[in-house]
Amino acid sequence: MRKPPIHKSFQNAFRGIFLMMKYERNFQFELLAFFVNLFLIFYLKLSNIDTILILIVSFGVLAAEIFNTAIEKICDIVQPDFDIRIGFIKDISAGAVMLMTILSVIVGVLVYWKYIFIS
Ligand SMILES: Nc1ncnc2c1ncn2[C@@H]1O[C@H](COP(=O)(O)OP(=O)(O)OP(=O)(O)O)[C@@H](O)[C@H]1O
Repeated sequence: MRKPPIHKSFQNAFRGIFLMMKYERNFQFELLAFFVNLFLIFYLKLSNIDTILILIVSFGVLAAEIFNTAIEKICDIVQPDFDIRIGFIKDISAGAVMLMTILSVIVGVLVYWKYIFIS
């Protein structure tokens, strides 16, 4: 199959993000958290290194959610009926999102703590 032109690949990728925003509730919440973080970055005037830390974990959660959703969608196509193996795959996939979320909360508390309570 011929490779699509580069602008078409970008278009497809942004369409994927748009679909997540439109249909996936968890992603919508995580996106909201991302915008709250963006606001706090400017409002609290975070240093470059703290901004980078917050952006890494925020994008990490969003990317993990996209992979988790992709795995869930594949599972639903491969096996629409109840199957204990599908339950296992979906649970460990959700576990990856949970790990990233825990990391983002830890980083968020450690970073924002300094700006709110110390300086
Ligand atoms: N076909 C299946 N067979 C067995 N268990 C399943 C199946 N589909 C879903 N489950 C169980 O239900 C849970 C939720 O699955 P579902 O596909 O509804 O994801 P979801 O509610 O969109 O999850 P998330 O909040 O992680 O996006 C899974 O983690 C799994 O434990």
